[in-house]
Amino acid sequence: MIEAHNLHRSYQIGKKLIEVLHGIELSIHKGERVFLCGPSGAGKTTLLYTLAGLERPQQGHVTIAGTELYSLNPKKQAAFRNANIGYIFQNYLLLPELTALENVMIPGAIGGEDAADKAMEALERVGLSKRADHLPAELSGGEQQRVAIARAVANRPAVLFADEPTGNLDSRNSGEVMELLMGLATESDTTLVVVTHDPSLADRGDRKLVIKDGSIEST
Ligand SMILES: Nc1ncnc2c1ncn2[C@@H]1O[C@H](COP(=O)(O)OP(=O)(O)OP(=O)(O)O)[C@@H](O)[C@H]1O
Repeated sequence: MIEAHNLHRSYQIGKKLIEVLHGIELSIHKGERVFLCGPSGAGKTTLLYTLAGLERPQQGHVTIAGTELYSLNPKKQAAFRNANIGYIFQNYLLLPELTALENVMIPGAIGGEDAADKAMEALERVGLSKRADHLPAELSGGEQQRVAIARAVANRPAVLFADEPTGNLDSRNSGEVMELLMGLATESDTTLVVVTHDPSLADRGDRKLVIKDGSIEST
């Protein structure tokens, strides 16, 4: 489902070029639930963003469901991401002036069909249909992340990428959110790639990749 070949990503800081990813090779099959872990600064988020179509590598290719992401023009790439990929971030990234339902409707509204029905169904899947009219500020952190998960799954994407999805949550909420995410992925055979620094969460996946100094050190 996801193929990455020879990924190189570096950042220019002043006069210095810092190479963060050193030629990553990776293959993730459909429905696989993969955790990326490793020390701070190892390149986990950079790898996730590069695999997810959010950060173009200087070298290499990423193919998702047979489509080479970075060969698409920006408009086609955005449409491909909206239809095929869901994103979950540590800080939820909900729009504060929109209700839970309206936030979840965004990907469907961009796709142009049945946004409200799909959004309500997604809120039901995360157990929050009763909170549909609440603003993010009226929800707990765990609930906000569940709304963000509903938004990510509303279009039934083939792939979900999550960057430290439990990073702002206490251990009880972390466990619940991770269970929910894994359950949703399993239920619809969605490929799941999650960055976490929490080893107890990372062990719950099908595969754990340890990233160190921009390379995959072990699996
Ligand atoms: N936009 C950027 N500009 C410059 N350097 C960056 C940028 N993004 C990341 N880096 C650098 O790349 C390296 C890897 O960062 P990355 O966020 O991928 O690590 P990480 O493993 O996710 O770390 P953490 O667990 O602390 O979030 C770091 O040294 C970081 O400073």
